[in-house]
Amino acid sequence: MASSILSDCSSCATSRLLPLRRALHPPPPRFRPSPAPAPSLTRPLSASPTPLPLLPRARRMAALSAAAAAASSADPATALADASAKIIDGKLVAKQIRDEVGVEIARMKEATGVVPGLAVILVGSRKDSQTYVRNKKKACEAVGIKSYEVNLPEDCSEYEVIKNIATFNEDPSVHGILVQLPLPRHMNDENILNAVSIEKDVDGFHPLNIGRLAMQGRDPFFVPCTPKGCMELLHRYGVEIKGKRAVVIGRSNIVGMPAALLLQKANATVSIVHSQTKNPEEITRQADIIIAAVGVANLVRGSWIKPGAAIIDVGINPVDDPSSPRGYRLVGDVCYEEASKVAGAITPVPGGVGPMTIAMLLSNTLESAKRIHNFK
Ligand SMILES: NC(=O)C1=CN([C@@H]2O[C@H](COP(=O)(O)OP(=O)(O)OC[C@H]3O[C@@H](n4cnc5c(N)ncnc54)[C@H](OP(=O)(O)O)[C@@H]3O)[C@@H](O)[C@H]2O)C=CC1
Ligand SMILES: Nc1nc(=O)c2c([nH]1)NC[C@@H]1CN(c3ccc(C(=O)N[C@@H](CCC(=O)O)C(=O)O)cc3)C=[N+]21
Repeated sequence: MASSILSDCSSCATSRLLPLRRALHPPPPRFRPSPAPAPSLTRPLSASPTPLPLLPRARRMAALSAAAAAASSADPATALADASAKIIDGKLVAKQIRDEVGVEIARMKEATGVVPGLAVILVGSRKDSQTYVRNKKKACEAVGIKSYEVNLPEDCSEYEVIKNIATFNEDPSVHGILVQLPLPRHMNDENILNAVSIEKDVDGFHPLNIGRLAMQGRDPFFVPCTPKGCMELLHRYGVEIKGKRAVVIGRSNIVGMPAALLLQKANATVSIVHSQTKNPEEITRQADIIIAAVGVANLVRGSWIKPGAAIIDVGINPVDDPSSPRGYRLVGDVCYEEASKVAGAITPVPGGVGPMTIAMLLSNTLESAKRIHNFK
């Protein structure tokens, strides 16, 4: 049974990882009272330099109750709600955000005739990348974003990719450009990401966007989707950040590093744990907020967690599971079974950060179209 496998964090860790990716106890406390007992739609996407305008309250509430009703019937995250930690339901919040984005797109289209456009460039034929791209396309269609897709062969040249980026940079119907990562080994990521116009860099991976994120008093055009989604979950669940200790595990350009910068911008005191860190467990145990973005299944055990801490688990790790229809299932970087007994709040995998990444991509694409067309 899946749940009995789920409870064994030590055995389902690295030894049974599938090669889908590149490489790859304290007493249970109660979460401190939060100002927002349920995901709240009362505040804008604060991590964004130009926040997504909120819907009128009545429409927001209607969207929220529809999403809650849909989620409560079938969502596995909801079924796990009897664990002591509060479940941070990324699937539910992502649905709310997609609804908000959809309403805004309809308003923009009616007023200006413009619909936002997102171009996705996929190089090669990795199954996981193809799935992500397909899911992004579906999500775009559902909210009214026009999607453009280019598929290039694994052995194409860097020049070929850059040429396609240049075409989309010039195309006025395209407001966002995303180059699916990872790229084939023979390509230089930096050259390719540098070619995306920063005004259309909805992934937020251009060095100028990251640089602006790192600097005091500057704002990037776009905040990278996954870290932005993590912050949005903390905000919408009323997790206090200012003055708190945060630990980010992982320092990649696309997740760990920008997540640490965003937490620091929100006035947390931030430490970064990476593969060379000594005593990661001891450092992590000091954190009120943990963002884990490592790519090692179940690395963070219950003993790493300060009672009551809020945990955002970014990791998406396939582990062998013959009982699942796909032959594998996804687990996070945090041992959910153990962590949910110690933490105050935690995101599940799946159903946590993953859906938020896609929702933030849609939100960034809308934001871009609004900025380019000066639509408020
Ligand atoms: N939910 C979502 O939407 C997304 C999920 N992901 C998932 O998040 C995870 C991380 O992705 P990404 O940032 O791209 O991964 P990378 O492989 O680029 O980075 C991993 C980071 O983790 C660090 N690390 C590796 N092993 C350890 C260890 N044992 N202890 C401490 N730190 C360690 C590395 O340290 P060092 O720098 O020293 O090498 C590196 O900084 C993956 O599971 C990925 O699938 C990624 C993007 C989006
Ligand atoms: N240019 C670029 N931008 C990215 O944002 C980017 C990328 N490249 N390369 C790969 C990573 C990974 N990533 C995910 C997005 C959604 C889920 C997601 O929706 N996951 C579901 C599970 C999906 C399933 O069941 O397979 C969940 O966690 O609930 C996961 C991972 C974006 N990435």
